Amino acid sequence: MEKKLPFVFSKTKSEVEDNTLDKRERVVREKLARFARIPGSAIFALEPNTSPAGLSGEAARSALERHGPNIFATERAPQVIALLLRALLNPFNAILLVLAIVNIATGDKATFTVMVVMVMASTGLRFWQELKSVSQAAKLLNSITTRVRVLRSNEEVELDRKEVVPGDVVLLSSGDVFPGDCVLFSAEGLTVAQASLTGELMPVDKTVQLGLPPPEYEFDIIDNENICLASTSVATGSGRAMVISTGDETYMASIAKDLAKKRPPNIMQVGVRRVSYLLLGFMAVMVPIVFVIQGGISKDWKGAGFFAISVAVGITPEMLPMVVAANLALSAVRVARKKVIVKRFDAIQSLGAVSILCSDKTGTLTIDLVRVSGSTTGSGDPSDLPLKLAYLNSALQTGTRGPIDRAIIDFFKNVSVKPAEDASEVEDDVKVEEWNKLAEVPFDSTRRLLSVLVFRSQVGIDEKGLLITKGAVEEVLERCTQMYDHASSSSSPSAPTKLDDFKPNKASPLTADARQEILDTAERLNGEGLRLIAVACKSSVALPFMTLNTSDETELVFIGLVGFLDPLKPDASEAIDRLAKLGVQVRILTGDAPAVAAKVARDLGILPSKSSSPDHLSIPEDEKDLMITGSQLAALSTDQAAFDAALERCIIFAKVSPHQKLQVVEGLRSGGGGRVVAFLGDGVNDALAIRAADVGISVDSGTEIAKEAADIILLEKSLDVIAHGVLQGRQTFINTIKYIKMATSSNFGNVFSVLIASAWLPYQPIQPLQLLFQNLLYDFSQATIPWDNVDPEYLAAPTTWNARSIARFMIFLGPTSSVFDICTFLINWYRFGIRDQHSPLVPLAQTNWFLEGAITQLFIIHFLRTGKIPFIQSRASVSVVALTTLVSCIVFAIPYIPKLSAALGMTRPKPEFYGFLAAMVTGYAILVHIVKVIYQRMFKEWL
Ligand SMILES: Nc1ncnc2c1ncn2[C@@H]1O[C@H](COP(=O)(O)OP(=O)(O)OP(=O)(O)O)[C@@H](O)[C@H]1O
Ligand SMILES: [Mg+2]
Repeated sequence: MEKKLPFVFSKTKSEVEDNTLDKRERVVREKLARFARIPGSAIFALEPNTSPAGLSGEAARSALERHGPNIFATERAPQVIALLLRALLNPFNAILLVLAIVNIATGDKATFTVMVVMVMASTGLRFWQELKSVSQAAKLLNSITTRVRVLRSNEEVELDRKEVVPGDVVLLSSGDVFPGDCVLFSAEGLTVAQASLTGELMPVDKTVQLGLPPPEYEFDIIDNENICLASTSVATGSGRAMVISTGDETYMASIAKDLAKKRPPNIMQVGVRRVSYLLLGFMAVMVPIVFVIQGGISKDWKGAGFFAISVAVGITPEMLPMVVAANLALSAVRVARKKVIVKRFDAIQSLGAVSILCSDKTGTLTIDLVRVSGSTTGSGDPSDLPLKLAYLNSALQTGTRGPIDRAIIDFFKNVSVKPAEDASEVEDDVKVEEWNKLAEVPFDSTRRLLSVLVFRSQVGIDEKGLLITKGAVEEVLERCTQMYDHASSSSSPSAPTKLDDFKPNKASPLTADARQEILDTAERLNGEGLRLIAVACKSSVALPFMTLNTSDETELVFIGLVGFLDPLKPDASEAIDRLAKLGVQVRILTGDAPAVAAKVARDLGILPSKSSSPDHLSIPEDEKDLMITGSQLAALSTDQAAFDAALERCIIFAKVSPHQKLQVVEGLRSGGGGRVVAFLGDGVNDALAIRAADVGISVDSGTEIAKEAADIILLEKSLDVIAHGVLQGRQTFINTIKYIKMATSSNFGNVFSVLIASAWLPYQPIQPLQLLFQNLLYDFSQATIPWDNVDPEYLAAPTTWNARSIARFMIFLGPTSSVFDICTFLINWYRFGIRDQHSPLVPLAQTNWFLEGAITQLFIIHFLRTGKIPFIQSRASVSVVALTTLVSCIVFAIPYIPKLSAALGMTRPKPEFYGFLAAMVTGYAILVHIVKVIYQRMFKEWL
């Protein structure tokens, strides 16, 4: 493709490029460009020890030593030192360190020490949590393997991607992911999907470079003929390629940073960001007010500055990143027990928010074992001819072996091991080794056809070739003009037809009536739950000059139908029931015929079952409303409103193309405001939709491309584990929200109290250091929230982020705690008579508020974590109870630890204060409960 003007690539341009391109990326480009400029046959001359027969074991071993395992930077667990830095470098620590330095500069060693210890403690906690979650993540990710077919010493072996080295020859068929940057030396109908790198959905053609390119040829890394990049995948066709580079030497690794940026943020990230903005907004308003009031009253502007800064720190939930990460890691480990691997940790929370689960049919709703059930003529009479021809087609094609091809081949294998009479007949008859494949047009899910052009050497059916096409019934029928005359080729149509007797030109024109009869037969068999393919032929096809292509699939002779049993998974209907109870609707998006999809949906309880029409001859009217086919959907594409309405209404989407699966997922996502959609699929044709969904799910046995696109991989195919994952996702989500609501509301309450105190009290109500310390203790006490129990009612429906709900909670519950802060101020003022900036009792006032604030905050964790009565109706997990108790003990002990209490500027409280404290905590419990009841009445929610 010549897109560039010849005079543009002068020296100046490459200089500009040199400066703008990352150096690593440039090296990668140059290396690939060398291979792009030479014919496919010459590539092996460029690398030592390589040949079209693949590397020898020895050469592969030494290459592995030299280049290391084929792992991309994005998958490598971050190093311990990077994690430590990440834990250390955050605004909370930065502020503390700045304050510490100011303190040591003014000679306050004690405060300095306390601050440094606080930095170390919070960094240590974060680091430990992250280290744990990261190493768990790495372990889980390692359990997913990407299989690659490679030639080693001319023998085909299946390797894990990590073992592939430069120089390896990879064998490609549709669905395969390129394990590294590769150069093609053989290709047939090869198209490559590059969406993982470029976002471009349409696959591009790739071929082998035959001659030398023109001298002005300029290499374009994305847009070229013969270079295929790591992480892109084969959409259709087959081929062979030599690996040029692997791991961090690939193009993908060189642009990994940009790729990470490209990915749109998911609801989880958006939610955390919104909460952060909300808090920043509060901070921007509160902090200047506190500063001005404090400074104005005390005239101590430096003290007011410190104080305002500590208030700012107080209002940020600095443990949020850690709690989110720990929550996610924990849930990933929990679902892994059910053999669910979460590739992107935050996908598990999104899973909790899913309200629509789109699924393809075969292998996900049905068991992964499609079996041949029979073979008939167009009118439904048994005949094994269609099956025999389908077998030749399946056995000789070189693309991916999908379930249909596997079923056909297995059928013949199984028949030939069992010594039945018909078996020997079949074995005698279809001798695949006597047939040569001349060319093929690979299967693709939009065309829904697969053709091979074959030739039999000994007994000639024809000196030229026989084109055998198999595919979806309507698609095959559209291309047929004639119909095979079964009756004339043997005495009875049900008797086995010898392939030798098969004369493709014994055919009569395909009349409109005959066509209708075939469609009726197909619909009847579909209604019985059989998957169908149709088989057709064309004789005397000359081997085309270049390759066979889709325009050769015309004027075919219709032969018959092959039916397949595709039984439902035994647990599928229960799992769908369970999902429905959780508020998750399952919809089917399949390339298969509507009648089969309807039957499956009925049996699974997705559609109401129609016992009134036992023969299932046609789809009842009321079901038609819930179903749509790909062509009907395409007809609506000009009318957006009707299209959207169809998406909302329909539960079954039949005969949809891969691109339509994507369209449906995108449409469902954008409709119904913030709805979260998951897609479950395993095929090449599902990859686009998997990538586009909020949560893409695939299965370990699925095609590599589908696994690559997915966020979650099921090691065991079962819908039930998805239901389990949904629950787990919700639990994680509720615990995160719990933390955020607790942290924001109590911080807000604190700031609110500080504002009142500033306007009233002539002294600082609490010292900056005390406020920070209190904040740190509170954060510690919440570290086990990810392990907390969740009341079952919060798990019943999809849950999603709502910044408004968080703001409302904070505004209602924050000031509630301020009531008792004010009580403490009153006690200090009236009971202990502390009314003056220079009173020696100011530290006592501050200690009192420190104690009251810390204890009520700890206590309130138990009240806020549930909408019910704590301890009685809903109990926190042991870890939460233990930690809050422990931190309470620490709080009470602080005034009695001489060094610490001096460093924090505290004194021992008067014994009678404990009496006041007990009364306040009791009062607080009652008040919060009342607020809780009112709040839940008003807003119909709690967490
Ligand atoms: N290997 C094949 N050869 C010929 N025709 C095929 C082949 N595989 C599938 N088909 C036809 O194409 C149709 C669509 O199949 P495809 O695999 O694209 O759909 P799908 O959405 O993955 O289906 P499912 O929901 O059952 O998994 C099938 O119903 C069948 O008629
Ligand atoms: Mg499929």
